[in-house]
Amino acid sequence: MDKNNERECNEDLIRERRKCNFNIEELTNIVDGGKARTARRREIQRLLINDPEFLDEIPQDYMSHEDRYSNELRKSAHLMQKLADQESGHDIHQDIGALTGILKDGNPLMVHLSMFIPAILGQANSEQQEKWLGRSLRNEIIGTYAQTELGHGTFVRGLETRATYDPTVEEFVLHTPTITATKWWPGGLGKTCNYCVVMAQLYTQGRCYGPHPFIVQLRDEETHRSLPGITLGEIGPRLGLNSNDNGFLKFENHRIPRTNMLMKHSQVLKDGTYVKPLHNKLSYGTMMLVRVGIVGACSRSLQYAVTIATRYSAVRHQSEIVPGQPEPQILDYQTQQYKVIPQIASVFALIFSARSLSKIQSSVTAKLKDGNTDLLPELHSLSSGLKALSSSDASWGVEVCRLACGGHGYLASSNLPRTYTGTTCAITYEGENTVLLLQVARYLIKSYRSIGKETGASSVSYLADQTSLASSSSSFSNKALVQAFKLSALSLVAEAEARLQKLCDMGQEFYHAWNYCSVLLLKCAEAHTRYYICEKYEQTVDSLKASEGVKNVLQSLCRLYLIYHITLTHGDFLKCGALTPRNIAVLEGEMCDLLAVLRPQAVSIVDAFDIPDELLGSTLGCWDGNVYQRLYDEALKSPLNKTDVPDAYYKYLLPLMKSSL
Ligand SMILES: CCCCC/C=C\C/C=C\C/C=C\C=C\C(=O)SCCNC(=O)CCNC(=O)[C@H](O)C(C)(C)COP(=O)(O)OP(=O)(O)OC[C@H]1O[C@@H](n2cnc3c(N)ncnc32)[C@H](O)[C@@H]1OP(=O)(O)O
Ligand SMILES: Cc1cc2nc3c(=O)[nH]c(=O)nc-3n(C[C@H](O)[C@H](O)[C@H](O)COP(=O)(O)OP(=O)(O)OC[C@H]3O[C@@H](n4cnc5c(N)ncnc54)[C@H](O)[C@@H]3O)c2cc1C
Repeated sequence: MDKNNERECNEDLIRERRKCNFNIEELTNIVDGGKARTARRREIQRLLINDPEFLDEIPQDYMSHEDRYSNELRKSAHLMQKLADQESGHDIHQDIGALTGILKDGNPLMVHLSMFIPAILGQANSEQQEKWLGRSLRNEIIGTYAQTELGHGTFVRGLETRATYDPTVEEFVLHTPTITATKWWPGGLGKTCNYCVVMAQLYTQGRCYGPHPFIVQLRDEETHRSLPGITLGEIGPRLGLNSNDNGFLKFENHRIPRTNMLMKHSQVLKDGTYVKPLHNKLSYGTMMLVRVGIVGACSRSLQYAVTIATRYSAVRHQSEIVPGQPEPQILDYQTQQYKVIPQIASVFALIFSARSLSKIQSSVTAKLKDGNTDLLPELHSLSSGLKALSSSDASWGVEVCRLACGGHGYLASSNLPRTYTGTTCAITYEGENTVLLLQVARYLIKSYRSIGKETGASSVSYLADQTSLASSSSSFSNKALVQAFKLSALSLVAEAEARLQKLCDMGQEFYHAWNYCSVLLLKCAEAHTRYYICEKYEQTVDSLKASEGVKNVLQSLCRLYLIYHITLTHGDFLKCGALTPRNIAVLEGEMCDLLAVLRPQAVSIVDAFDIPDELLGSTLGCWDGNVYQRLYDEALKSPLNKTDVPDAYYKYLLPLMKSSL
């Protein structure tokens, strides 16, 4: 689509774009993380969207279960080949964002890229990397990450799959002792992968040392048949991601060499001696890495959904504001603005938090190389909290965008249903959100109780700032609002700690008291993580070197985000005295003013997300706004429209209609 050719564009969108008061390209660069990143993303996307191999012969929704898998595997394989053919020197994980939308509904090679290769990088020693990394990067072997079992996903310590060391032949015996020990869920496991990283309970010299990672060949490299002692299959249709072959796996005393235990952090020596790691949760490193990646992935899902909803809201006319006047664009309704524009603000919140988290991850990884694990708990807490909030915010945001599109948003061709099912899964995988938030709460309570001891963990240093508990601010600057979030988080942590202590003082065991307080603990974790996001948002926008137009837009979005979240949880702000009822009322009024300020810029801001139509894949969100013709054309693709009278009529309806004659 030629974006300079206004003749092909919907009139409303032309008018919206003329209102733009900032430099769109500059904002695009901020979204991408710099000019060079924008250029790289566009280069990749051009390469993909001009390639006919990525086209589907018929829309996926009309394909059989097998055809969907096969079609997506065809495209995934082609994509991997294409990326491999690219000039070297690019980190493929940096490019993952550019690929959003090219593969639809879960691709069978995703976990190979996002977990199997990272597991080898993070868990294998240099000899093992020598053996498997190159082969997996060249796609000579395809792997997945098999941790979850039928009986246990969350509670990793409860996994039942066993890896028992046999020193006589220097092998591990992998075994699935019960039905509940069956590995269940791993992406690509059913039919695609021939290798996997398996998390299994390590037994050596008669002792269990807990879950450890092992690399296991699953299928013959020539015939692709499952190896003896291994049972593999696919687990069946899911809410979404149905082009993937999420699988199951059972071992029947299957033997692998000792050297297949991934030994970067802990080892089993030839005689069976166990050498423990520097930190006993280093084997959970792959999960932590992916949790960091999920924050960015969630921001991209939301960019897709809100681009669709905003453009559609500008094109769609319905009802009336002024009696008797022409039907307005639905974006003119304040309630519609309240649905859509906070989601735009949320995109930037997630982008800036993802970047901040990624920096922390790099510095923790660098320290780990020197054997320093001090900041691992901090990274675990931040990555858990941000994974949880980003996935739940983005899922809710996508759903709100679907609702904002009325009936048409429910159509598959809007691409909102698939965007939703492809986002909400992130609430569950890689650590169910409630469980991860309780991990954050555990860290908060522990940090609160060790106030005064220097830990170097900056995300919780505010817990020591007891003086701020008594002070409410009369200023309403963005910084002051961020302080209010801090106060709210601190006061919730203080309240939860006091409640826990009281229960313990009354004679309850700590773990019972913990469970009894866990709804409040969840709130603490959410408030703490929200404070982190708000602080990063405010700091990033404040320190940004940008033109006045872009800075103004981001300042308004940031302020909207802060006020929106205060209004959603205003009880917490009132309870701790951070804000008064009057303050809240004023802020609610200001939120509506901000919606009005941002409304004329909304289409241009989502244009700055720069998502090509071919990747957006939406009848409602296309750049030219030609919504109704596209809806009609898509409907014509329904196989039911091939004939005027379907066979089912003769088989079922006709007999029914004639039965009473
Ligand atoms: C690279 C690009 C990425 C792009 C991403 C885009 C899309 C996503 C791609 C793929 C997704 C598709 C597939 C999904 C795959 C999966 O889902 S894989 C399976 C994931 N499973 C989980 O996440 C399981 C969740 N459970 C856990 O992680 C643990 O069981 C849990 C942390 C909840 C508890 O562990 P446990 O061993 O029981 O610990 P305790 O609760 O007893 O705590 C003991 C102490 O250990 C600390 N701790 C726990 N984990 C860590 C860690 N990772 N690092 C550091 N420390 C950790 C914990 O805080 C306790 O500390 P204290 O004793 O309080 O000091
Ligand atoms: C699309 C998708 C892809 C996946 N891909 C993979 C993969 O590639 N590899 C892999 O190994 N796994 C994969 N998984 C599995 C995923 O990691 C697990 O489903 C997830 O970790 C949740 O575990 P669970 O299913 O056991 O849920 P459960 O833990 O059984 O959760 C059920 C409920 O119990 C609650 N609950 C559980 N424990 C606690 C607790 N301690 N405190 C309070 N509440 C609790 C939860 O909050 C939730 O409400 C995938 C899952 C999905 C949906």
